Amino acid sequence: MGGCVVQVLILDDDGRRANAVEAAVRFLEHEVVRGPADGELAEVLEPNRHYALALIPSEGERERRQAALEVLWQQLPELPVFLISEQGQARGLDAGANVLGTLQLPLRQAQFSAALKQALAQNARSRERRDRPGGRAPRLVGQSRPMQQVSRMIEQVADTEASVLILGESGTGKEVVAQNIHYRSGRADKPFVPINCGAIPGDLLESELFGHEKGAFTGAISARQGRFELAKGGTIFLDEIGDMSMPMQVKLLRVLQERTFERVGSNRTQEADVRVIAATHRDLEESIRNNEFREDLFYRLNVFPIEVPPLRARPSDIPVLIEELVRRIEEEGRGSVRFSASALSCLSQYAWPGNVRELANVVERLAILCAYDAVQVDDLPVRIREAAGVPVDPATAYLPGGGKPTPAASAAHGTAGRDGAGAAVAAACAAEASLVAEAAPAAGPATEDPPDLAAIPAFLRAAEAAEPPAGLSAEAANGGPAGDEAALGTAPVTEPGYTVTGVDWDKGGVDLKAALSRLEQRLIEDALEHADGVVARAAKLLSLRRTTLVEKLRKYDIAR
Ligand SMILES: Nc1ncnc2c1ncn2[C@@H]1O[C@H](COP(=O)(O)OP(=O)(O)OP(=O)(O)O)[C@@H](O)[C@H]1O
Repeated sequence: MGGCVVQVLILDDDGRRANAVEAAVRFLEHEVVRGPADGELAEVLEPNRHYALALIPSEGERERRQAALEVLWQQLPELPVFLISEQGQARGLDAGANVLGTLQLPLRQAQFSAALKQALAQNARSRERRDRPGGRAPRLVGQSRPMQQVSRMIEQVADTEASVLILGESGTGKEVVAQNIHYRSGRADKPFVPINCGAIPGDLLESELFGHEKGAFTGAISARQGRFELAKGGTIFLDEIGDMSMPMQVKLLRVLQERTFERVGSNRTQEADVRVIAATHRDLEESIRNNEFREDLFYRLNVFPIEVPPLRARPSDIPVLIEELVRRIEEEGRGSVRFSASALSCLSQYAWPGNVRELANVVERLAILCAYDAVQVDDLPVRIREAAGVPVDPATAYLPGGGKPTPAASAAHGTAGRDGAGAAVAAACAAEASLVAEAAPAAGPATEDPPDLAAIPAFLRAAEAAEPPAGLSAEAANGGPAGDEAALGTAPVTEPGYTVTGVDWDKGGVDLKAALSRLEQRLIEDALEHADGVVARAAKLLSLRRTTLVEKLRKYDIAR
């Protein structure tokens, strides 16, 4: 992580496992603080110490682990937590603490580095929220007429107590607008507490919002504050309000009407001194017609609606947004990148269905592929070049949406990467491949050994290895159907829209469960990639409900 030494909290009562995890963390030259995985943890935590993340086993006695998570939630509510598991994905969802995902043991370098990166980014955001003195808003970039209108509305509504409903497609910047309202209001020195109502299972949402008393339900081993309490005096941001279940809508409406609430399992009424800002990408009026959203709640929230326009309606904002996104990458010490005028012009012609989030993903990727270099048109994802009518050279059209050939494909096609960028491309491809490999549920060695390719269906292999395995052509390694069939001699299963190729049965067969799980994971990653990180679109591509996909993302620890 670029020489940055951080403190990692390892909470585990199993000495052997804790030693192994500690060794892996120390190998990466980070510091370790050990502690118990139960309520005793309260004695160990030092409030002024800056931990980067906590690791806690998902196996073992659930109640003890839950007690440790409760302590973390009470004392360090923003500390990112990863569960560590020896037996595949953690089952069940632990309430409390800031659990970002599960890491498989043995802990591998790429897997841990990815988790640490996620944790550090979250810590930076938390720090930014905390350090913002008396209402310094996060930057809302955009000089287009529609964004000027949004900025005016923010100014008008900020210093009132009115509920605000922010409407707009996914990734347009609704949360940024909500933060701007909060940090320009008289509540700016009190918390801004976001909650994604669509991502939290219905039965947990009530306790997330209003808190619970000890023993209110199985697993509630201690009392806990909800987001309404945490936001006291400040603002609660109810994101994806359109995904809230009808019974929960009734409860929320009551709180908004009476301005009071009770923790689950308590009859002590508390005042809800909280400003409410809600957001949705849904057409709530249509949801009302479909009996999916309560009209009375809609009117209660929709006191002051703000519509954030999609990026395609304001292409003139693209250059300033890119500037802002690069500034963030630089500030987080993740490198830098520049854009040629022709690349900027090309980017401005694309429709950006995933809006600013999609733009941010593209900028992030280019900052790796063209690190400290100037992005040219040829570096842009194929879909963007095509949208601008730029002829696409097949040699630069390999990676889905990436626009850069893998080293293996480069070799196969005799194309050399540009000077300097070749190494960055190789590094990015290797990182991508190792991350995918790390996420595989099969237990593997702690070192960076290549995965056992024979155990993985050929369909999945392209992402597992940057170099084609012995006996497979580059085309086969990159998923070319002819190569697969030639190499494996097994008939592919072909359905309209997809093909799954076979297994080399002579090499000991396949672990069906692991392969299916891997296949599911890979399809989700591909769909997300194709949908530019827009979960709702990826869910549609996979014929899943959005909430189901959100749960699977959490299960497989796939970053959006
Ligand atoms: N005008 C803007 N200025 C600066 N950054 C922006 C702007 N709009 C969006 N972003 C950035 O784009 C990303 C997505 O924005 P945000 O999360 O606010 O979108 P959203 O509309 O709330 O998405 P969703 O509906 O999926 O929750 C964030 O990284 C955000 O900082």
